[in-house]
Amino acid sequence: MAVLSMPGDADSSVGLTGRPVYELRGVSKTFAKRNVQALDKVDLTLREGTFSAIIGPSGCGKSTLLKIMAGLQPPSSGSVILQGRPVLGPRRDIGMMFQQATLFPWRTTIENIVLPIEIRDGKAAARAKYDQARQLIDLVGLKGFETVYPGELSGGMAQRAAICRMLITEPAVLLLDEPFSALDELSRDFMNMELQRICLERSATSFLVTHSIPEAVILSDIVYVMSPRPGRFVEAITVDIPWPRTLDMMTDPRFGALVHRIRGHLDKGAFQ
Ligand SMILES: Nc1ncnc2c1ncn2[C@@H]1O[C@H](COP(=O)(O)OP(=O)(O)OP(=O)(O)O)[C@@H](O)[C@H]1O
Repeated sequence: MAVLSMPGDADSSVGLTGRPVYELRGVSKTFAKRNVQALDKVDLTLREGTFSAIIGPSGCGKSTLLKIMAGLQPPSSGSVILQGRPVLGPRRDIGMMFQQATLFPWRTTIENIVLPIEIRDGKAAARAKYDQARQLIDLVGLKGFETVYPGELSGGMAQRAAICRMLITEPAVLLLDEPFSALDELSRDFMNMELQRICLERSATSFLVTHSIPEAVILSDIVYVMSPRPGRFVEAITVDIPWPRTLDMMTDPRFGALVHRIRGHLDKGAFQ
């Protein structure tokens, strides 16, 4: 059975093992200029090696939460702790991926992948990472495309390169903002399974923003359902389907029950 946590539970991940990596307490965000309250007292604990997803209606504050976790925006109140230290700005131990791969068209695949190292530590340090970049290229199935320019990559291949670029800095956590939503359905399913494989291989701690209920369920240990703005968690649902997951598990009655449960929030007005 799925484990259901009530709103206000400060640590919905208690059923999972692993030390807490991210700890958010009472995170609220108001955009003063437009007087918009985006988030209302969000509590969240992400445990090492777990995959969590957040799902909610458009405009409920999902991306705002991710930006606050990434240190790209400050919360109006509350605290964000990563690996025991407050997040006060962008950090090396945070990896991010967005809907668009945003590769530089004048750099080859491998040059794009080592770019974060080049920006951080200079050209020599980036060159020293080429072997590691090649290993990542193998990991994501891009072997043979090291010296190709982004214009010659498909959308899925570009996102694979973006995964490598995220992993090259060896982040402690992966923050994923709808990374495959621009892809067609088949490619998206395939990339989600690839993402799962990579996360399992690296025991990554990951947090995904998505609009897709099946995607959230098939990838996650826990799915957080968010209310309409101002966003707060209305339920945290533990997905007890065994790992590794496969696409045919979507026909499992347990999968259907979880999708139904999340969709129920939609009907009740959590998604408006
Ligand atoms: N920089 C900003 N200034 C003012 N308001 C903002 C800013 N960023 C976001 N907002 C507002 O905060 C609310 C939450 O936005 P956010 O992008 O976090 O939602 P979301 O859940 O990610 O939406 P979607 O699912 O459509 O991507 C929205 O009402 C949005 O207009």
